[in-house]
Amino acid sequence: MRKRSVRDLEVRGRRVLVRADFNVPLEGGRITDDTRIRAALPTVRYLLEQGAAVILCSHLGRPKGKVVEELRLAPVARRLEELLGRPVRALTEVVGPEVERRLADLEPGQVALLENLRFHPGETANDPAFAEALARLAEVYVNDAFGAAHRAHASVVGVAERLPAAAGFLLERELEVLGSLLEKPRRPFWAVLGGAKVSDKIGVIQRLLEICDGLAIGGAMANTLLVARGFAVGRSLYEPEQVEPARRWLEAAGDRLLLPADLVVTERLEPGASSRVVPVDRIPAEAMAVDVGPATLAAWQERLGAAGTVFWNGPLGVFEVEPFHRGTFALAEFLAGLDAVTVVGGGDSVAAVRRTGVADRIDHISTGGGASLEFLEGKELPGVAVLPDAPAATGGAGMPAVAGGAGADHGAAASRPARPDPAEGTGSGTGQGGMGA
Ligand SMILES: Nc1ncnc2c1ncn2[C@@H]1O[C@H](COP(=O)(O)OP(=O)(O)OP(=O)(O)O)[C@@H](O)[C@H]1O
Ligand SMILES: O=C(O)[C@H](O)COP(=O)(O)O
Ligand SMILES: [Mg+2]
Repeated sequence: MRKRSVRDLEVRGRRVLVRADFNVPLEGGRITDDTRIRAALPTVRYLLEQGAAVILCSHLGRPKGKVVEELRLAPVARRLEELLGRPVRALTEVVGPEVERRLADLEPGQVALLENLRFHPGETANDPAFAEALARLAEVYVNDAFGAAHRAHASVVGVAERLPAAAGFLLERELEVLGSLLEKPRRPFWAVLGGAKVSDKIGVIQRLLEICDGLAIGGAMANTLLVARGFAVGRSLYEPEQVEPARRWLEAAGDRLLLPADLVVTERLEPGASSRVVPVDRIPAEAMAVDVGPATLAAWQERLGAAGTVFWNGPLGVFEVEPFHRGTFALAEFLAGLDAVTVVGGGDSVAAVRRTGVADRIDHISTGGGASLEFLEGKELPGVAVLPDAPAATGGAGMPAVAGGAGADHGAAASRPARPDPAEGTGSGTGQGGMGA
């Protein structure tokens, strides 16, 4: 069943809270990849054209409920201004009287951006009071944050329960494209997993081994599995708490699970630091593994060469620091040249693919990392589940909105009786689809 679309909402003259995923890679306060910002533009532009006042919100990094200066959204606001060609009112708080005062005169056609949602502890806790405070800022809610749709957080789930809610164009398109590419994948179907969010994502391995014909693992994720296999990894990043669970199912995986055979190790994680390649059983105690080695890449390329579909999330090394980008870049180039359906998802993974200059030869660049993995697992994403279904009369295909109503809004009207449901308006025409990037 399709979800209610932003096209099904009457937004003219209304304040629309748009949850985006502006969790972009930053280096020294500079945005190194703006894919996730560009990807939200179609929805923002559409809402502005329709005469809405747009209040954007997002998380950035994991500040754990406190203000972290380096994780303010100001650089995102500046980039949005450049891309939209109009001012963006950047707020320095998330909710509260000062925010309400600064938004009081936001006119249709104007854009504001709230401060990093995760500066407030209520965001990740999906605290009802925080969700209510966010909901108070707008009359309508649009979720366009596919990358955060797997998080049952206040701005993803809580607000959707309190305001008339719909999916933005990016969210719609991600579900459609990932659905068609990954639900009946061309086989053999391979997944490549890496990155640093080990405890978040290690649980997916077991399920991926059921879904896929093969799974290759690099990055810090591999370090954890290498420890489970009995190797010492020196000062490498890994998750001690995940070693025991990994041990239990690792053996059963057999040769469908590929781990690195060799690794690039260094003693200092700095640009140009001296490094060398060692077999996995020779990681020096004082060194850390920061990339996969050439023997690993050669072995993986041989196995993945016959793949019909490859899904990749998570860099194979610390690609932000040269020369530890080599494994990640080599994989990106290999996938680009492969005669297979290729999907790359994740903030850092996509940044890496763009840096190699091969993004246009990847079939789908997804804004979701953890989100696309959970989608692939077959899990229902909380941010999608909470959205009302498309009005039956239109099938969500961009026709005038006639349905919706209090029931479809999970009691929103009941808790906010003074507000009409904009979804019951006269409709909003066709609009545009697709990702901006
Ligand atoms: N061996 C390693 N040791 C330490 N960090 C690593 C290693 N390999 C990769 N990384 C780091 O992993 C990070 C990216 O991991 P992450 O899981 O966030 O991927 P992602 O593509 O951004 O997915 P998501 O969108 O879910 O965040 C990069 O910053 C990279 O430096
Ligand atoms: O980078 C991502 O995958 C999303 O922005 C979600 O971030 P999170 O893993 O910190 O919730
Ligand atoms: Mg990331």
